[in-house]
Amino acid sequence: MSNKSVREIALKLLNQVGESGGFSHILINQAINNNNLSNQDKGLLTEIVYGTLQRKLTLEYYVKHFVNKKTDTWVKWLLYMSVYQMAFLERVPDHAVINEAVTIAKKRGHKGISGFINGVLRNVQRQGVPDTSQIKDPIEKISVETSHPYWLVKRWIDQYGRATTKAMCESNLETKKLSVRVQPLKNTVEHVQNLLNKEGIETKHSELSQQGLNIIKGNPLNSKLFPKEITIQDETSMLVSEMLDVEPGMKVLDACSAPGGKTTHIAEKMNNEGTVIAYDLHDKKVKLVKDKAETLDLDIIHTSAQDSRMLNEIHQEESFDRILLDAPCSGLGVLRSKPDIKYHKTEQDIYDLTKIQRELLESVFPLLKSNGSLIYSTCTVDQNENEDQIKAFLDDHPDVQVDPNFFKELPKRCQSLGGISDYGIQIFPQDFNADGFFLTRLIKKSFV
Ligand SMILES: C[S@@+](CC[C@H](N)C(=O)[O-])C[C@H]1O[C@@H](n2cnc3c(N)ncnc32)[C@H](O)[C@@H]1O
Repeated sequence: MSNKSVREIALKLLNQVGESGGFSHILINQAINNNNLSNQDKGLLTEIVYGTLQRKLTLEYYVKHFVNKKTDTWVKWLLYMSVYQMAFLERVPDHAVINEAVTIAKKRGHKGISGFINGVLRNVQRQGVPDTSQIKDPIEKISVETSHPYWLVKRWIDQYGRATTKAMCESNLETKKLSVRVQPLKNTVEHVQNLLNKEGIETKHSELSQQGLNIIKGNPLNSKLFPKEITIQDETSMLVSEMLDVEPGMKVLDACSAPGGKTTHIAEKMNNEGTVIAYDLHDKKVKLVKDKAETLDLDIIHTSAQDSRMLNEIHQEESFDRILLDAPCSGLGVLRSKPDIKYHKTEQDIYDLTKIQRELLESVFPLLKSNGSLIYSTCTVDQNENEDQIKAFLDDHPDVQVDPNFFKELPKRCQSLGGISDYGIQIFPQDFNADGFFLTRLIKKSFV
């Protein structure tokens, strides 16, 4: 298939996800599967769609400089994706981008539209994209240069300062590094590393999980070991189950478990001995956990669809050795792989989520045994959902505290990170070139 068709598919996808707020990674995967693309075309499609979405606000700023009238939505996206290629993809020549944009415009619109596209893109080629160093407001400057909405940049600067925010926004534009988790009951990590190496997949040990391997080269999805012996999981996400400190034979609750990445990690760490009870809201979600457990041959995981805010109706107080509350959150730590989140989340969403997180904490903490511990984690970077959430919970529960051993047991490289506070650790995407995560471990006060 030629690149021209790839760009037409890219435009169709951008028109869909850019406007509707659908899940871009799902639609892109579907497009890749449905269109029988070569590996090269798959790469180009992914690069254009993710790159254009990632840089939407920057591209909007650039295009506004050349266009001062309202255009159809598809024309706007065609300009964004073309300017993206001209400004950010060095290996694609400008003239090829312009010719293809004009051809697509002719097919989709009338002659006037293709002339308009041609004129705008030729101007971009001649003049270059506008200089952002003129922008006076420092919040707007970061917002435009890194394509994060103004409110979010402002919120992050208020919470973490300008330097951390700028680094985080820049880091969110980088390509996500892949990591895999080895099923350790089937193979040692070293053995898997060798096997992957033989398949041309180069890896490096993770600093955050004994079972983790970071991919340096190659695609683990093409490995014979996937999905039964390795699982795709972000490195920082693996740290959560590591820090839960489980042992074989324990009774563990995973209150918000779908799609099951951490549930299965927990069962692996328990040597597949004991009980892991895994809940999520709907049957469809719970099935993902069940399927993952079956794929990895872990039979101590028991799944069921439940609202974990009501678990006191099912379980008695003090029935679990360990509890994982990997709470629903705004997802602002995973913007590299899900760029659409940054354009669609609102401060109201964050406020609503903090209420649900608190209800979940209130519901599950009493189910913890007196000598047990609970991990609260989110894949977001937001103080209200993270540090403030924990502070408020501790303020209202004088018998609960953050486990002081949690900080000592963190991997060495985490211990010097700027995100450590009295309430847990905020890992920023720039810390490990991975997802942003918050985690903390709570215990009952008498059991220090
Ligand atoms: C961050 S995700 C969990 C990811 C999962 N722990 C993993 O590692 O694969 C949060 C999950 O919480 C679930 N959820 C939201 N509200 C819930 C509730 N009241 N009870 C149970 N699960 C809930 C969502 O459906 C979502 O699957």
